[in-house]
Parts: sequence; C-alpha cells; structure tokens
Amino acid sequence: MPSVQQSTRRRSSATPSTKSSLKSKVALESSSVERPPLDVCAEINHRIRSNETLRAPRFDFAHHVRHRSYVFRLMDFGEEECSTFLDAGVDALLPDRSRMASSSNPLKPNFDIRESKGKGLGMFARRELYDGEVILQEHPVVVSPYLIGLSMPLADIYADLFKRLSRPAYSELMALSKSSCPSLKDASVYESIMRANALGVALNVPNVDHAELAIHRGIFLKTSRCNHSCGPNAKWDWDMNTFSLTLTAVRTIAKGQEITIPYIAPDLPGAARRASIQQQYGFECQCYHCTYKLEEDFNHSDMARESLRRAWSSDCKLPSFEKWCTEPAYPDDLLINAYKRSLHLIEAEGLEVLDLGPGEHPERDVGRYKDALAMCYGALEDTENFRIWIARVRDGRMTKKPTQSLAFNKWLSNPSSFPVWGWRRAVCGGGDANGIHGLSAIEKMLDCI
Ligand SMILES: C[S@@+](CC[C@H](N)C(=O)[O-])C[C@H]1O[C@@H](n2cnc3c(N)ncnc32)[C@H](O)[C@@H]1O
Repeated sequence: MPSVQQSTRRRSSATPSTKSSLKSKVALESSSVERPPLDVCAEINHRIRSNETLRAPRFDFAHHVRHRSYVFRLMDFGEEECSTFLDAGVDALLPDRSRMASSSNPLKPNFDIRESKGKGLGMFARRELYDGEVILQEHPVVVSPYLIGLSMPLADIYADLFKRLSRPAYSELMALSKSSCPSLKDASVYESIMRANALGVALNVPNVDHAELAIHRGIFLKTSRCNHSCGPNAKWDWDMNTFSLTLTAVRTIAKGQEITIPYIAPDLPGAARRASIQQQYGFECQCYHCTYKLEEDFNHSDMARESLRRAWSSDCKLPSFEKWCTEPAYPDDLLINAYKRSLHLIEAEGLEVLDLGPGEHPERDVGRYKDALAMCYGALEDTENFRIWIARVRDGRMTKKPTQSLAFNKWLSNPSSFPVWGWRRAVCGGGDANGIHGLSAIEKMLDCI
C-alpha cells in the first residue's frame, strides 16, 4: 500500500491562530506506486461503480490511490469554521473565499434542539414554518473525501481533521458522538461521528484522468441534529459555490413539530428503506411511516409509494403539458386527474420532498404538481379552479421571493393575464402553437416578469 508522508507538524488543536488562516496547509501524499491488495481493490471498485450517487462506473481504486495527494486546510467563516482534508486538485478548485460569505441566518433561530422520543436529540419548529421557508444556512464544520486513497487508518486522518478546529467547534463536533452509529462497534469515535452525521456534498474536481470522486462527506453542526423520516418535511441543498447548505421546509411545519430530512430515498418500499437505514447508518427507523401498528397500513403505504414511483418513471405514458395543450385527442382532464391522484398520494405519504421544481429531478418532467394543476386549469380557461390552484402555488412560495407575490396577485385578479391562459382551448381549436414551448413551468414565467 502507498505510504504516507506528513510534511509539516500538526498544530495544537487549541491554538487560537488556527481560526484565521485560509492558507494553513499540510500535505499527505501517496509516495509509493505499490498496488493495494487485489481483493481490496475489487471490493471498493464494486462499491463505487454500483453507487448511483457517485456516478463513477469506471472507477479504478488502484489508479486512484497512485495519484492521490491530500492537503489539510482550515477555513474561517466568522461565526463558523471548517476543517477540510481534500485531494490537492480539489482543494485548488475550492471557490473563491469571498463567495463563501458567512451564512445569513435570522437573528432569532426558527428552531429548537431538544429530545426526540426514541431518536436522541432532534430539531423542532419554534413557530409555524411555511412550505418553502428557509430554516437555516450553514457551512460544514469538516469535509473529507468519500473515499480516501491512503493506507493510513481512517481514525488517524479524522482525528487530525477534527483536532485542527478551535476548541469550541471541536467540542460541538464531538458532542455528536452521542448519536453515532451503534453498529460501528470497532470504529473510532471519529469514524462513528462521520458515519452517523456526514451528508454527501459535491465539490468541483479537476478534469483529468483519475480525478477525485466529486462526492465528499460534510458534517454540519446544526443540520446534524435533524433526524430522518421516510415522510420528511424538509430538504437540504448543498451549494458548492457558496460552500454552504440550506435547509428548507417542503410543506407547512406546525409550531413544535419535529423538522426531518431524508437520509435515504424515501420512495422505496418500507422493508428496503429500513434495510438501507440499518446498513448505512446502523439504526432502526422510528419515524411515523415505519412504526404503524397494523400490517395493512404498511401495505397501503408501500402501494402508494409504488404508484408514485410508476408515475415518475420513464414508463409513465402521460404526455407533457405542451403535448396535451396541442393534441385534441387527449381528454381535457387527462393530466388533471393524474396530477391530483399523485398529489393526494404525496400528501398522504409525506413525500413533498420528491415533488420539486423542474430540474431538481431531471428524470421527472412533472415538476410541482400544484404548479402543473394551475397551468392545466389556466390552459382550459377554467377560472374558478385556476384561482384555487394558483393561490395554493402562491402560498407555497410566500416567503421565498416576496416580489413574486405581485405576479400571483395579478394572475388571481385577472386570470387571462396568466401566460398560458387558454392555450389548450386556442391551440386545439386551431390556434398557433408557437410560443407555448419554454413556458412549461411557472418558475419560467416568474423569471420573465
Ligand atoms: C445525524 S444524527 C441526528 C441527530 C441525533 N438524533 C442526535 O441526537 O444528535 C443521526 C442519528 O439520530 C438517530 N436517528 C435519526 N433519525 C432516526 C429515526 N428516524 N429513527 C431512529 N433514530 C433516528 C440515530 O441514532 C442516528 O444515528
């Protein structure tokens, strides 16, 4: 296995000066070209190549190891700090420090951290949170590669990574150990913290042969207190340009309700979800959807999720909004009935997190069903139903961009000003189809305003 050279002495974890420097780097390099054992390579290659998130079907661990050189770095974000251990090529591509501005959180947090029955600590809404409301933004406290191509024990690397933080940040990070993976009995406390709390964050990688995998492990001190649910009411998005995570409500969250995110794909059947949680995180899911009393409730939930998966799959035979607008042979209520059924299933199963805007799931061109229903009713010139659905769409975006409420109010008071108003009536009645493309989402209409 490649050996490791540490070119600089580690600094003491408590040295105050470590807080301020962006340039503090220590290199760890693979100095030998000796191959790792074949069985190790085969096992890792299989794991990485078959992982859909990593998107590395031709990954070769032996080459990966041979080309690695790592650097440690400590970043200062004012209130927050971040210790990174990255491939030197990835480190060089980190965004400009000025774009990684401090997170802009409200002075008064809109959540509390407290006991969550059977799950340790959890994050709870301090007041009602709206669908689409930003709950918090934060920088990671540590970031490291998903796969480290060095023969050093992981525990040593993580210990070094953690100990570069200032004492307060280090203590907060170590406090996460209480929630760490129970199944990782032989792992160090550092590995357990990484395993139980890290989220997958993508970083820019150099465009070269044997580049580092883009997905890395990032720990976020506040978001780490968010428990998993198979019907989560919040989502998190990572922005590699600002080097920060945003936690957002995906439906209304009542005051005092727990804020939850998905650790795994929530549309899988119950047994597969629980197995995946157990295998990846080592705990038994105690969420609402995994603790039904009756067998029939589990079956009902599985059938609903299967039905949604089918609606989102490429086998789904539903036409696009544009096609439906221009094709008289399709019934007027074709999309409306299908979208209402999916929306009903989404609400019943708490899967709003999967009903996101276009582009978030390119494989599903449906976008948000509420948007789609408002558009269908608008295209049919059905004033009453259009007003009902466009008001729901507006309410769901209320806190996102207040300036957009002008557009919604205009559409509500004068539906014929809605950009696709009467499109199906006009085009199917012999009108001109030009111009309909490009207006297939309310988001695009709002962008044009
Ligand atoms: C990222 S931490 C979440 C915060 C944690 N509860 C705490 O006290 O800090 C992940 C750990 O929380 C617990 N957890 C999260 N979601 C859970 C769920 N749905 N059911 C049971 N335990 C859960 C597990 O112990 C898991 O290892």
